[in-house]
Amino acid sequence: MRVDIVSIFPEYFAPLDLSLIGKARANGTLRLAVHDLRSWTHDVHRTVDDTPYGGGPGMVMRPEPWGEALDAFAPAELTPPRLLVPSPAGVPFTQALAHELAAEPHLLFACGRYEGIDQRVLDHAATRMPVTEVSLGDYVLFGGEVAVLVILEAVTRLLPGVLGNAGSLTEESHAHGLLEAPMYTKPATWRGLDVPEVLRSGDHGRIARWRRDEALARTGHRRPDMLTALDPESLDKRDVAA
Ligand SMILES: COC(=O)COc1cccc(COC(=O)c2cn[nH]c2)c1
Repeated sequence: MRVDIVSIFPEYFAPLDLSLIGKARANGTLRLAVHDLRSWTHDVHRTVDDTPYGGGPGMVMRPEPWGEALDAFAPAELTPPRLLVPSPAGVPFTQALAHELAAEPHLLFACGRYEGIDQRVLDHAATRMPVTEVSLGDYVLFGGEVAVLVILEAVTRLLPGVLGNAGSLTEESHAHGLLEAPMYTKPATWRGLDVPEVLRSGDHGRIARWRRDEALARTGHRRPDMLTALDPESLDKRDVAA
C-alpha cells in the first residue's frame, strides 16, 4: 500500500518510523511519504490560510496550495488515490471502514488545520478521485495530523504480515460486532485476585461460551448501541472462537 500525507506539520509524522508501522515500511508492505503543504505555495511568506468569507472566527486554508498539492498525487493516467480528510464533519471512522481502506492500493491524506480547508478543494478533488471526510469522534482537534496517525495505525495493522499473530484480528473488539471479553495472563492469583476458573479449565467449549457471554454482557453495559446494530439471528450462531 502506498500512502501520501500532506500537512503543514510534516514533523508530526516522525513517530511513524517506530514500531509496527516502521516494520511495515521497512519490509515494503507500506510505502509512506509525508509532504509539506507549503511546498506548493509561491509567496515569500508561504501563506496557506486566509480569513473566512461570510465572517466568523479563525482562518480557512486557501484552495490554491491544496489544489496544486492534490494535482501532484492524482495524475490523470494512473489509478487515482483515495483522498481521506479527517474532519469533525466527517463520516464515522469504524473498523469496517478501516478494513475497506486496507484494501486500497493508494491512500492520500489531507490534514486540515484552522477552521478547515476551502470546500472547493474537496469538491474539485471529487471530480478526479474518491473523497471521504472521516470523523474519529464528536470532538475537535487542532488539525488532522493526529487523526491520520490513528487511521493509519488501524489500517496498517490489517495489512497482511504486519501483525505477527493474525489470529488476534478475528478475536478483537469490533471484529464480531461485540466488545472483547476480559483478558488474563499469569500469575493465576495476583493481589488476592484470581483468574476466572473457567479460563484455566482447559475446556475450550466452555471457555468459548464464557467469552461470548462476557462479550455480550460487556457490550450491553458499555455499548448498547452496538447490540441494536447487531442482527439478533447471528447472536445465537455466534461462535466466538476459543
Ligand atoms: C473538509 O475538512 C476539513 O476542512 C478538515 O479541517 C479540520 C479543521 C480542524 C481540525 C481538523 C481535524 O479533524 C478533527 O478535529 C476531527 C476528526 N475527527 N473528529 C475530530 C480538521
